[in-house]
Amino acid sequence: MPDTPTAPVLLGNEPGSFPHSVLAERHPAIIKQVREAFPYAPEQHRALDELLANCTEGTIEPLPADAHDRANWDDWGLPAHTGRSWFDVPWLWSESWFYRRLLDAVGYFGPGPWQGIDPFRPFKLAELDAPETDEELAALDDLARRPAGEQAHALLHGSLWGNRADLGFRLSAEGARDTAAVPGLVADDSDRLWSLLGPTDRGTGTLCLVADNAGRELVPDLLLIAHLLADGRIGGAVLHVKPHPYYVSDATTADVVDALRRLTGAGGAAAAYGRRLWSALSDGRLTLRAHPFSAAPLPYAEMPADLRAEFAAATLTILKGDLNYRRLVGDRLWAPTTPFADVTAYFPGPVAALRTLKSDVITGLDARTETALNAAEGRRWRTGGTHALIQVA
Ligand SMILES: O=P(O)(O)OC[C@@]1(O)O[C@H](CO)[C@@H](O)[C@@H]1O
Repeated sequence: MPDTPTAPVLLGNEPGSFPHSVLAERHPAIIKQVREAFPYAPEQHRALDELLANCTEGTIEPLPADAHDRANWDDWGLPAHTGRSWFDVPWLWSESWFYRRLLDAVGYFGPGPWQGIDPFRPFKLAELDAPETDEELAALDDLARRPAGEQAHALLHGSLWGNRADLGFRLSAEGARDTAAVPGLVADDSDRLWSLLGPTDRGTGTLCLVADNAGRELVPDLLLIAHLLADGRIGGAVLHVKPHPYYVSDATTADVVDALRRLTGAGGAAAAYGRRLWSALSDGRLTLRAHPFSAAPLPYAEMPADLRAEFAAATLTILKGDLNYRRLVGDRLWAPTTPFADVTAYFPGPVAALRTLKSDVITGLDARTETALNAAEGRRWRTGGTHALIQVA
């Protein structure tokens, strides 16, 4: 981005700011929630106590020499951040570090009896089992009778607004939905998105969808993929999930399986979608990827060569959600009118962001939209989860 002036990287050290509240309040609340959700042993409680003290008052500590992911974290900047307060390093980095440390504290990485036990699973399952999910799945019966174009539009918007279903976010934004000013899209490049996906019946390209949350976001993401495959707009899809539990509700392979079972068990059109997705996975038209970089504390500009090659080969990469957006544009406090195309110029292929706005980071707004949002809501539109965007470059 040679002509784009740079912007400050977000840190968590400004009391009263959104990043500060995540480190000072949301992370302790997540520790409490996880602690209460499982009958953890005394050593796990002790490790959670230590994490609570460390993440709020301590400094970043090195990983043990034999940690399974030490090499990755060394590459991702751990040596440079060691000894510094969690509040003084890039916010994006501190947040990822928090989830890495939390999984360690509950024994997720093992060895031991708690190895592989997702500390967020009870919350994810509760959401998948919620009556709202039943309603959303039942609505698919009606949708199946609509013209394909209408179905495509509805499924794209389902996937977009599904991004509100973020369990970590709800911890600190309860009620945001009720107090919202008019919800709406602040940028809408959906025509470009459809044109990149190509005409129906002739698509041979591959869509990469970089998933965000499990449950009520992942279900509509899967429905969108199923629709695009069935409609012949794409020949194949790669669904990128997280290699381990992350940001409370981020989707892992286990969550994909839970979502598919939920669909196939629902009956009606939902079950038909579920069966189609199941066979697409079985015959290779839909592939799952759980790349370590998907849970890295760095912007996508620093992605490794294998991931870069994968995105370069895709017809389109759709990045879902707020965190992926932050990583895509660099987690910087850009002027909101900074062109999206400029800050994503490094991306190796066509890229689309589908995101509800849940952090201060924003690019690609026109000046009138920014002024209107500020006048109506102050800064709340940036973090309240009540607005969304579809941006394509
Ligand atoms: O990526 P998602 O699920 O849409 O949102 C992640 C999120 O809840 O976490 C961060 C704060 O912890 C914010 O960027 C955002 O609000």
